[in-house]
Amino acid sequence: MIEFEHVGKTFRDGTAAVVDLSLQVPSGKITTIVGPSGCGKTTTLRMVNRMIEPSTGRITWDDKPLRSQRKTTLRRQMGYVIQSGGLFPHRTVVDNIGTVPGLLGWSRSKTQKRSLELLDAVGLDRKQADRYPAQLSGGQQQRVGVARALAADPLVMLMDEPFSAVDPVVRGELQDFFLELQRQISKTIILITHDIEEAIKLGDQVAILRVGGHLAQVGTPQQLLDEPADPFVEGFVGRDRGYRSLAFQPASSLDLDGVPVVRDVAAASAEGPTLVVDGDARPVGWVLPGEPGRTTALGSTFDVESGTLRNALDAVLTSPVGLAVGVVPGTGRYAGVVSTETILAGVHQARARQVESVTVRPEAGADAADAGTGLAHDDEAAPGHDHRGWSAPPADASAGQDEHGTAELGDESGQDVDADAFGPDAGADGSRTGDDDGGPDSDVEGTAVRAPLAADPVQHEAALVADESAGPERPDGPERLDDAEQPDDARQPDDTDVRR
Ligand SMILES: Nc1ncnc2c1ncn2[C@@H]1O[C@H](COP(=O)(O)OP(=O)(O)OP(=O)(O)O)[C@@H](O)[C@H]1O
Repeated sequence: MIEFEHVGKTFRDGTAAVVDLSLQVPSGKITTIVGPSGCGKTTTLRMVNRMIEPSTGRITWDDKPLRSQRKTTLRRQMGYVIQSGGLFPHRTVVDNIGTVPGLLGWSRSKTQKRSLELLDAVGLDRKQADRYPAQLSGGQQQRVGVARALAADPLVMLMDEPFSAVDPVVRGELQDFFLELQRQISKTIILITHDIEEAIKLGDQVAILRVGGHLAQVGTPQQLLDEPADPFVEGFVGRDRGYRSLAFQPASSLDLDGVPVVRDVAAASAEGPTLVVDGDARPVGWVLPGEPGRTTALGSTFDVESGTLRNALDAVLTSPVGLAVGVVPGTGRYAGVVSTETILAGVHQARARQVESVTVRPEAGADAADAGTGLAHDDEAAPGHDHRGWSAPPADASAGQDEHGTAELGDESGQDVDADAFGPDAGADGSRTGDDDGGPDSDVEGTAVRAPLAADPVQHEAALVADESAGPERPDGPERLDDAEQPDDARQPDDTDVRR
C-alpha cells in the first residue's frame, strides 16, 4: 500500500498545490484521483515517483518512507504513463516500448521479445512494431504508452490523464481494454483524470480533490454516488448519480420472466408482444399486437450474468414493449425478460442489502459513513470491484493547518518539516533538476529534449540511469535530503543519452 500521510506541497511561489492530503492507495487496485483543473492531481501523482518532493508530511510505500528510498529503486518499480502516451517521436513503437529495459541493460533480444509480447498484450498488431508514433492513431499511441510503462513489469503504474487525448468512442474502448488488462496484471495503479465518469468507471477507489489541493472525499465509486460528503462532491458527481449508481448493482439478482418466443415471424401471437429469435436463439426483434408479420427493433439487451441494473434499466427504456431482454453471456441467447417493476424491486433489494451491511458491521462506523470516506460498505462493491480490507482516512482534509499547508509535521526522522524549510534555494525543492517545481518543461528543454510530449517520462526514466552510476545503493535518508538530490542534478546532462 502507498500511503499519503498529511502530505502538502507548496511551490516556491507560494502556491499551495496539495494541502494535508491523507490517502491510502491499496496494492493491486486502481485508485483514481479526480477533480477540477488545478486542484493538485498531477502534483500528487508526481510526488509518488519523487519528481516532486512533498513540503510537509510523508508518503510511504509498504510502510517505508519514499524519501528513504533512492529514486532509481523507486522508479524501476513504477511505470509512468501520460496523456498522448508520451512517446519518443523519433523512435519506433518497439523501441519506445523497450526504453526502460534498454536503460536497465537488458539484452537487445530480451528487450525485443518483451516489447513484442507487450504489443500483443495491449492489443496492437505486431506489424505496427516498426512504425513511428506519428504513424499511429491517438488510441494506438495510448496503448503503446501503456505497454511502454509496463515493459519492466513495475509494481506500480502512475497514469496522468492517460486516455484524455482521444475521442469519446476510442476512449471508452481504451478504458475497457485497460480494465481487462488490469484484471490480468493486478498492478497498484494511481490514475489521474478530470472526468468523473472515467474515475468512477475505472477506480476501485476514487479520491476527489477540490481546488486548493484539499481532499474532498475518498471512497468506492458507489459510496461517492450514494453518499456524497458535501455539496461540492454532490455537484461534481452529477445530478444523475442515483441512476449512475445502478451501474454498481448486478443484474444477476433479477428474477427473469418469460414471453412467447418464435423463430418465424408469421407464427407470432396476435394477443401480446412476441419475441423473435434467430436460429441460434438470439433475440432479433419484437412482433407487436396488431402488427402481424412485421418485426420491430429490439432495443438494447442486458447480460444476465455480468450486466448491471443500469444495463437492465436502459434495456427496458429502449424496448418497444417495456420489457428488457436478458441474454446469456458469450452466446447472446435469449434468457428471459424483466419489467420496469422487477428492476425497481431489484433497486429496493440492493438498497436493503446496503443498509443491512452497514448495520451488521458497526466497526465500519457511522462516522466514516457520514463523512462518506470509509470504505465501509464493501460488501456491496460493484461487479468486478473488490474493496475488502481497505480503509481510508477521514475526509476532513483541512484540519490543523494553515491555508498554505505549511503546518509543521514530524517526519520519519522525528525532525520537523515544513514548507518554509524548503524555501527558494533549499536543496530538496530548490534543486533545478527538472524533477521538481522548476516547471516541467523549462528544465528538460534546457537539456535539449527533442520530444516535448515525452518530457515527463524522460524525467521519470532518466533517474533510472542517473543513479545507476552513483555508486552503491545509498538510500536518501530524510536528514540528507539536500545530498540526496545531488546525483540527479549532477548527471542531468547525461539525460540526453536517454533520448538518442
Ligand atoms: N512548478 C510549479 N510552480 C508553481 N505552481 C505550480 C507548479 N506546478 C503546478 N503548480 C500549481 O499548483 C496547482 C496544482 O497544479 P496541478 O498541475 O497539480 O493541478 P491539476 O489538478 O493536475 O491540474 P490540471 O487538471 O489542469 O492538469 C495549480 O495551481 C498549478 O498552477
